Amino acid sequence: MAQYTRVSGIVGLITLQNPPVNALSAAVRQGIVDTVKTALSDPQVKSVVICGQNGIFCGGADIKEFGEKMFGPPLIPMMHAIEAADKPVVAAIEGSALGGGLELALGCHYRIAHSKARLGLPEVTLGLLPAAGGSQRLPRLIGVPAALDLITTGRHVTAAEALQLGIVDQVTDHNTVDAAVKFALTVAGQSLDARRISTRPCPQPSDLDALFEEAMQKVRRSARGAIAPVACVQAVRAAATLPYALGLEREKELMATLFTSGQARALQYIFFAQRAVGRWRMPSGASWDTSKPRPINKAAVIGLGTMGQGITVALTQIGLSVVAIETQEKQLMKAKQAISGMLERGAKRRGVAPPLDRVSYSQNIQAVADVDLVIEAVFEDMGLKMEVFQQLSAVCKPGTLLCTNTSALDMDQLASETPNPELVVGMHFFSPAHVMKLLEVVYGPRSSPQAVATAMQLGKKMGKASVAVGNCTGFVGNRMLKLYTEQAFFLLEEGATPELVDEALEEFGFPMGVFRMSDLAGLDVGWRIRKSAGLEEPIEASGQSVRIRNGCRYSPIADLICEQGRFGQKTGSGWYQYDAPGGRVARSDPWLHSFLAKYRARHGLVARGIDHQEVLERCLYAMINEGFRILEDGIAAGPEDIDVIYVFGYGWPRHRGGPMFYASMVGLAKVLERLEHYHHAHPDVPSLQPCSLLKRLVASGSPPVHRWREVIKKLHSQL
Ligand SMILES: CC(C)(COP(=O)(O)OP(=O)(O)OC[C@H]1O[C@@H](n2cnc3c(N)ncnc32)[C@H](O)[C@@H]1OP(=O)(O)O)[C@@H](O)C(=O)NCCC(=O)NCCSC(=O)C[C@@H](O)CCCCCCCCCCCCC(=O)O
Repeated sequence: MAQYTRVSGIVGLITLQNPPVNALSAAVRQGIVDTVKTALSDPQVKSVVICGQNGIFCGGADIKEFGEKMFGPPLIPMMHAIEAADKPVVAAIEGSALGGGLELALGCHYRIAHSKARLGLPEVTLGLLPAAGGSQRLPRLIGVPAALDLITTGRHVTAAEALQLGIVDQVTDHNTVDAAVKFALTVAGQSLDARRISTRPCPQPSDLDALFEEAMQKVRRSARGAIAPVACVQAVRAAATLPYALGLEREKELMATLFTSGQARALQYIFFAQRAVGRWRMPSGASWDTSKPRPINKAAVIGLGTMGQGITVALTQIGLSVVAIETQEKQLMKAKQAISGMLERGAKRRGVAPPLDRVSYSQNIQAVADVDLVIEAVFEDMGLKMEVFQQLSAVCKPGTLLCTNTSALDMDQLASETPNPELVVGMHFFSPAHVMKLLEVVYGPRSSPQAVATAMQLGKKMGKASVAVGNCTGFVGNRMLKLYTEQAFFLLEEGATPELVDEALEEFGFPMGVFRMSDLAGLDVGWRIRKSAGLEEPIEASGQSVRIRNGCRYSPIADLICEQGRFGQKTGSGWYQYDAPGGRVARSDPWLHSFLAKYRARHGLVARGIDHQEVLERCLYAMINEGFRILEDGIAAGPEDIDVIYVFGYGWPRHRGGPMFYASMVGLAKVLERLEHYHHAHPDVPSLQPCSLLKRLVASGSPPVHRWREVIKKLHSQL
């Protein structure tokens, strides 16, 4: 829908009307076509302004239409009709002009933006390219290097940057539509020849081939296996080397390939999943729309290790006053320096003053007496955390929310240490906490909806994809990760090397394979957790093999590596070797290979050939199977929650949509069949035994991922 009015006597004003973001649905496209025709045929009208209602210009093509048969006028002829108009057309950009929204503005002769507006061509993040002429017009307007940057990254630019780049002609702090109408009056009757971007030659950089080669290498490096960034480079190359009409043909051709690709489906699924997880619901029925968050003005962080430092920075950067507590004086000084440095660097990037005075430091827990929320981030030790929670209960004012940043421990046990367990939730941050985009908000049976709502809102304010999940060991992310890692250890026992496993996973699209990742994170972290869970203790004395724990297969390989003092990068060796402690470049390690050979010999294991497919199936399907168990247990409300956790917190390649979406793409029947196959081969590995939800989904015809909730609901109602 688009509304047409006449303002200031001679300006036709077209207002896009499609809340919430004025996406270019079929009705909006039809509305634009009709109102442009009206404006151009009205002899009283000398110029035209296009704007969007409710303070947003346009969020682009309507992504919801992509999965269906498309109706309505196509975008390209619509943009050409605007560009070819003999009356000046001015885009009045407030809020956002993204994707097709910016392409619409590029079809106009002039662009006026509000100073707070954001502009961009984020199609690449949806597995697409700007295919309404954007890949051909933008390089003609701002040059090839800048257009390549914007189109291949999809990043949004501020109005100030857009002005500097030449995307917009004017920036205003005042009413954008008024400014655009005023501007439209001044340009009425002027020649438009130079204003039609498609008729301009594309500026030619000096070494075109080298520039595109470098751009191609860059996208291939940063988006392993993603096809859209590559197509974006090819489209911009067409703009630089072909006449506009032929470039447009190339754009269309490339888009046709992307449009129906699995990667585009995956990326668009994740776009909507990221939004869907904000609409959380607890098993009690309490939900985002019925639970009001509490206002938080002052927060405290207890424990200033790496995690506590990052959390302090994240809270301070959203404008809270933060009391940072660390009992060890030396660590407190070190943390203060690190936090100040992070705040200063962050402020410099954003061109603002560092909010150093919003953080106060103390060694005394009494300093948290007047805060609204505490995040405990001490060492991952239940005894220590229980002690802190007891102290907090004695010190904090009534109603203070108590959050624990545990990555796996039972938050409900901690809640039991307080007189008000309803005020306790888990806030599982990922390191570095001020950078990583994921937050698991963990609720126990006694957590109040208000406590969950408050933690979820805080996560959103910190710019994090926040997912509400139930309480269990490892919650969602680490519970699934455990089984992925376990399979990797088993594969080493059976004949694989860390290099082979990592290669397979990196080829799949993970930024790092499981072994490289564990070297980076430090092997001692998992070792400590296994020790505290009693798993690491050898029980050979009782006659039971060290390769069996609780009656199931167990691999002590990682424990044995740790016993050698090999904790990964920090000690200079782990699954790989490094030049020195703290080294970053992983090299294949002959010691490790010889250790594996001796280990296999000692346990009578015969190494066999293992290929990439087996690595992927064993590691990923074991993890996916656990994902189904998590859904079955009601720990996650839907597959979107699991997928968002994996994409934003665990490096799952975004263009594969998350583990549960991936399973649906592979085919649930195939996942089931492979799990049955591997479980048959390894009956002592329960994680390979297909869970009943997976079987039930297959039995009900493998519905698409957005329909799984119906099957889960039925399953729960029968339990
Ligand atoms: C705009 C935002 C920045 C706003 O953010 P905010 O935080 O305020 O709000 P939310 O993000 O929560 O969003 C609110 C609400 O709106 C929904 N929504 C947002 N954007 C869209 C959209 N573009 N379409 C539909 N719905 C949208 C969002 O989902 C929320 O609702 P929900 O119910 O989920 O809570 C922010 O929203 C944002 O960043 N939006 C996305 C911006 C974007 O990526 N735009 C690009 C879209 S793609 C595009 O524009 C493509 C064009 O270049 C060209 C298209 C040409 C198509 C031609 C097709 C030819 C195909 C040929 C193939 C032939 C094949 C064959 O042979 O058959």
